[in-house]
Amino acid sequence: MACLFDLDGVITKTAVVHAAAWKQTFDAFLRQRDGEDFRPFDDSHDYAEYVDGLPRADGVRTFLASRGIHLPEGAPDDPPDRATVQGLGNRKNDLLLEMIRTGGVEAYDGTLRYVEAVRAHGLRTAVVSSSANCRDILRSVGAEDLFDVRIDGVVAAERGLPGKPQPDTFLAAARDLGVEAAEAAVFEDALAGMDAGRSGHFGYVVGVDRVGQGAALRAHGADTVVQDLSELGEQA
Ligand SMILES: O=P(O)(O)OC[C@H]1O[C@@H](O)[C@H](O)[C@@H](O)[C@@H]1O
Repeated sequence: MACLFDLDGVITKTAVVHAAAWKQTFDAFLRQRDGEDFRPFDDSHDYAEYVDGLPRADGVRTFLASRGIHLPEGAPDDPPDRATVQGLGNRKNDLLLEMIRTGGVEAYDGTLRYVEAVRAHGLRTAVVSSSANCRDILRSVGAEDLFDVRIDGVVAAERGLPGKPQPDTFLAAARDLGVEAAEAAVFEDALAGMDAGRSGHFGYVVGVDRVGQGAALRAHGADTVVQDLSELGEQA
């Protein structure tokens, strides 16, 4: 048995920071494009449907496509003011890092205690995140050593793995831990993560609801929904 944990919104309180950085990025882009009566990015609905859990560039493409906008891909080193997929992604990352620098990062105590408990029971653990900032964020809360395996945005790019909602990053983590998907539980707060858990046929999918979207998590395949992992106690 093994446990596979998403990072942002499950281990650390960073989902809201991502959402805020995305909102600033998309609103600036849409205002420039459509003028003052632009339709703003909705940091709950648009974020949950089109951005949450996806790798950075996929988030840009998927949200813009929902508005019928298709930008050129651009280059990874595009400046943050360039209207390309990569340029917008870079703008968002600059904002995210600035927000993290000024606001810091906090972990969810309930998750850290749960991970420690399952490890004490002999289960192996992995962090599976689309974020290229995963390692730095985990390190900043001193939680790097709680995970035997890390499949994040950097590792996925190196290995050519498609990101969530595809199941490949979770499957790679299970493989690296030496277990079948059916022997692994997924802990996720994003709808895209639920989809990955379902299509990867994982043994159990726990939806972590921090923002009142329990029904949507269930509709996307959660076997159970909790608001915090402390609710699971020692059930592992
Ligand atoms: O831009 P990063 O740090 O590589 O993160 C990519 C994505 O990582 C996911 O964990 C977040 O849910 C998304 O909001 C974020 O866009």
